[in-house]
Amino acid sequence: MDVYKRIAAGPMGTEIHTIDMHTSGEPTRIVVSGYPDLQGRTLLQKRAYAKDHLDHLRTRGHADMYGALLVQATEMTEAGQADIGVLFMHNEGYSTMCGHATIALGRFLVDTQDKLLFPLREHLGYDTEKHETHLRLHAPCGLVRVTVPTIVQGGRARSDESRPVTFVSVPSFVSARDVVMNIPEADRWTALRAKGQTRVCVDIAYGGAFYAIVEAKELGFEGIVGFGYSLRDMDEAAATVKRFLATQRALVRHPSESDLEYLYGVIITDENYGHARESVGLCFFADQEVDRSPTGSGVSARVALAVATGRLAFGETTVFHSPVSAGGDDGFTGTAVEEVVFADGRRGISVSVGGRAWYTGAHVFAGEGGDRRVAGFLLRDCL
Ligand SMILES: O=C(O)[C@H]1NCC[C@@H]1O
Repeated sequence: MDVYKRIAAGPMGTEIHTIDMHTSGEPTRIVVSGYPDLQGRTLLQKRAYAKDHLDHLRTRGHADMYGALLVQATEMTEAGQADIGVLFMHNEGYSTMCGHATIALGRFLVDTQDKLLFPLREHLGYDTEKHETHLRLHAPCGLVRVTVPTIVQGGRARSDESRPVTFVSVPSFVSARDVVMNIPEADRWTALRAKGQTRVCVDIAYGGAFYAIVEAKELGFEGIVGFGYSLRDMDEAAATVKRFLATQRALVRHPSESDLEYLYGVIITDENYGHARESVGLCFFADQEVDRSPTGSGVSARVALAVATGRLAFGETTVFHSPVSAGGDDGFTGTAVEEVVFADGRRGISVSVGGRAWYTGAHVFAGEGGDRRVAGFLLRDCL
């Protein structure tokens, strides 16, 4: 303890305090204090500032970490439309939406609403009949409505970990159907070559971020869980698909915001997993980070795709698993709740996503001026 006090009191610059949680196995490191102010008026401007001026702090996380940075003042909180803003961080940069972190943040914000260093814009709405708190989160993709099961004891509210947190993000939509890629021989991965396949067909859908969604069989795999493939096998396939699609901007058109137009991840799916309303997926996002959770924003996108292809009706719920949650009770639920029409005439779908998150710890980050590794480092496959 003495050592801890000495370090914490030492010449380390500002400490950064975080609370760590996981959602179906995927971590969220929530920054509680110590981050410098983000300049800019809008959330997207603040995101650009973090990228341009504070990226050395993001890189102190590791390649499989996921961060959430709370932002008190955004154009939506100022207008009274949101209670708080958030930026999401991963191994490559700053994403536009994150479902697993939203689920974790729902619990965290209810539990700390009276203890945060800055006040939430509005008092969170508490439904006394349903015992749940309603929270409006301003994410880079837009407004995300979060419902957090809540217990009130002795006048204090705390999140009820025994019930799932749900959220409805910005409307999801299918951006491109049946995109066929001919894979040149030199780029074919082991499973595709083994099956003698040369073409791959993918769909692209948006759930706050754009995902290529592709059935495991299209990539030469029998399925995802229980077939003996390694993550490396699937990573090779997903990375190739992403590389091929990355240049095709026309496939990722957002109705109003060009800043959101990029392919964030590739989700390999097995729709034959489990019972009729259950499936498993493996998401590679950002710089081939693997999502251990069933990917909340991916679930939003997949529900829009399932409705578009007639596999799912409004109001029907599917349980989406990751390889970590498969066989367990912590898959995410996804339900199409409403159809919306965008300004450009395209149709979108509001999707309710549910899942559970847990606290795992707290961290204090410090750094010494003379340490040339203070901004972290990334060791990948090049030595
Ligand atoms: O749940 C999600 O939406 C996120 N999980 C990691 C990748 C996505 O941002």
